Amino acid sequence: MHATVTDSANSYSSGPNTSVVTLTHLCKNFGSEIIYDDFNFDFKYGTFTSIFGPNGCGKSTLINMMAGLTPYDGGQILYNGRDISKATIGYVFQNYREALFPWWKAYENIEYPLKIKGMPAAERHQRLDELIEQFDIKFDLNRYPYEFSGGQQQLISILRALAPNPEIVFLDEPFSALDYEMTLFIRDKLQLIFTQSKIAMVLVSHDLEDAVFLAEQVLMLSKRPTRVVEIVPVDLPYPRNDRTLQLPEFLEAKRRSLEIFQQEVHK
Ligand SMILES: Nc1ncnc2c1ncn2[C@@H]1O[C@H](COP(=O)(O)OP(=O)(O)OP(=O)(O)O)[C@@H](O)[C@H]1O
Repeated sequence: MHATVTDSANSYSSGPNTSVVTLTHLCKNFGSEIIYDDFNFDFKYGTFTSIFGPNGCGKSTLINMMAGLTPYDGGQILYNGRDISKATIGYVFQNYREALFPWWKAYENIEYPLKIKGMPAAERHQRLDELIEQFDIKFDLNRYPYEFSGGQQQLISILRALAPNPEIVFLDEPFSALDYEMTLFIRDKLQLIFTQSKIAMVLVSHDLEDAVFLAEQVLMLSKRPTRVVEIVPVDLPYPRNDRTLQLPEFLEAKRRSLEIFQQEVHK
């Protein structure tokens, strides 16, 4: 799908081979610790990428720099040639309990990014209705976060990330605070969201099975200073299900990712 999007700031075109985020000569240190030194990568529109690598290699730091949450020390991050201030991004945090505003009802949380953009109430409600229909939300959003299950709360934070029609959504360990049943529920919803909206998604997960199951490519990172060791393709159609876990393409992508991971960890 090719589209030209016009927002208030400028316009850009999106297509399967267009870069949504380009990282060039990126450098990041924490004190004397070099995390990234001349890191380069291109994330394309409509692609689901998982990031996997050794503990502490800088996976969260990478998406936080892309999302503008963590400053970087050198290089450049551009959104389709534009500065981040001109881009629309979504971010789903690991800990949904801390990420949602507890004093606001679920629908108010979801509408929040639209409210800070200055969107009138009638349009916000219309966008909310669209999201409810698109993702087949069966529960009543006119309740407070604590009244929902963990999986439902994480889904609410995903809907909040999607509300402003982002070009890219970053997901930092979205399953780690969920039990297995809720993880499966959110995994299915993420696939639905990805296939319906075809925006770029970037997932950081410690679980290799989740990382491979959801992604079209796994970005395998090295130990620090961190570089891309390999991009492992996961050439399988969506929606993926239990049977996917037994397919040769899935098993091969998982095997190769694990092999690279072990090589890196034991270096
Ligand atoms: N705000 C910070 N101040 C100082 N050091 C930091 C900060 N944030 C991260 N670090 C350090 O930078 C390195 C990379 O951290 P980061 O959380 O990005 O790695 P990660 O690959 O996501 O880690 P993990 O696999 O453990 O989740 C770690 O050594 C971490 O301790």
